[in-house]
Amino acid sequence: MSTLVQRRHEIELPKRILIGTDVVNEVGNTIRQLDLGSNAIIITGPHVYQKYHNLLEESLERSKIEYNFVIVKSSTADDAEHALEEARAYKPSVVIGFGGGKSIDIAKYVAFKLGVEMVSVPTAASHDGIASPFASIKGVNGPVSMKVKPPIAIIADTRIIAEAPSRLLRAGSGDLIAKLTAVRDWKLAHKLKGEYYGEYAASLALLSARHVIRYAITIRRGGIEAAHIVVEGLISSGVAMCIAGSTRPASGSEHLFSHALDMIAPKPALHGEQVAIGTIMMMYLHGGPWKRIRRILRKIGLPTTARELGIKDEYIIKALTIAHRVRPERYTILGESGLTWEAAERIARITGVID
Ligand SMILES: NC(=O)C1=CN([C@@H]2O[C@H](COP(=O)(O)OP(=O)(O)OC[C@H]3O[C@@H](n4cnc5c(N)ncnc54)[C@H](OP(=O)(O)O)[C@@H]3O)[C@@H](O)[C@H]2O)C=CC1
Ligand SMILES: O=C(CO)COP(=O)(O)O
Ligand SMILES: [Zn+2]
Repeated sequence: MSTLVQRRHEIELPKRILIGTDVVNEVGNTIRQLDLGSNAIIITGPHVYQKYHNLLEESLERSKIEYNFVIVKSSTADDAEHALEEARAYKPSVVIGFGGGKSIDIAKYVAFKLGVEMVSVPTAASHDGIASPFASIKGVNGPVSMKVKPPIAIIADTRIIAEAPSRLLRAGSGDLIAKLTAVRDWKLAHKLKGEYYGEYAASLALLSARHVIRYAITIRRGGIEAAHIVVEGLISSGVAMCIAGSTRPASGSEHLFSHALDMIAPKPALHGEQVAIGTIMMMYLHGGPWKRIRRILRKIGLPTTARELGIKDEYIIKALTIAHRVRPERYTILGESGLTWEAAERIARITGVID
């Protein structure tokens, strides 16, 4: 596959990555070693704050770093602005994202706006924003993947991640399996629209999907080893986004479907669960091995039906029909005019997503 290489291509990557049990204790000295100042803002969510704020506080206090928490409940544009204003008042020298994808996205956004570095401390292996240079902020017309900076450091404590609800780790595997259709969509956009396609970034994203497929049984069992495996895959996919300079290797039609569900379903499921189900249906459209994808998701313990996802059939069909409009500039297998209601219903039925 040829690539268009004439554009200027700048790649920024994280500087330090620590993965292991109890590495949360090293947040303070990492900030010191990287010379990131002594005044931190920690962006986190209410559950994570309650469970783990002590651990982070102890690490920062040991390194004599002052800190303040900003608690966020979602990653909408409004929440991002509020967090930014709250953070700005403390004049931080560094921003720490401590939690799931939502907290890390807002932390990246706040750090970028304030012109300081961001340290990513994931408490769940549920998404591949852990290392990516993008902040996914939800606007009224759907999510916007804002190009920001990659985290300067990633500190992934596998003991915390293994203790998180098992659903989150499985969702992270779902976000990686989604690369199987994301890369197909990217290739298609290259062929039909002449879009830049980066073979290396695509291969790296696919490698992260193959990595979790290989360890499906271990991931289903959970525990520290499983957390380590999924975190490495998520970081690798984040690096693929750094190399591509876009979320293209990581996000295709299956993500558009999930974003559409987030916009219309009263109670959406986890990002990784939704994109995984999207991968089954989009793989069917691509004429690829969708039954194999479904088998792998079951093996990992991920939902493969609307019922298991906790979402009514009609929202699945509706999301399929509007997905192509979520990010119209992103060409995928859904094409420019998308799916009719009848076609969407048929695809969801054939793939067993709805009865
Ligand atoms: N920027 C990027 O490149 C990417 C961004 N994303 C974005 O990430 C988001 C999805 O992230 P996801 O993590 O699934 O969702 P959330 O950040 O909403 O986290 C899901 C839930 O898990 C909780 N949680 C996290 N860690 C723990 C823990 N250790 N113990 C108990 N509960 C925990 C959170 O608690 P709390 O309420 O405390 O937060 C929250 O309630 C989406 O918005 C998606 O768009 C996804 C992929 C890439
Ligand atoms: O979820 C992502 C990659 O896994 C980010 O992609 P989006 O560009 O679709 O927000
Ligand atoms: Zn994703």
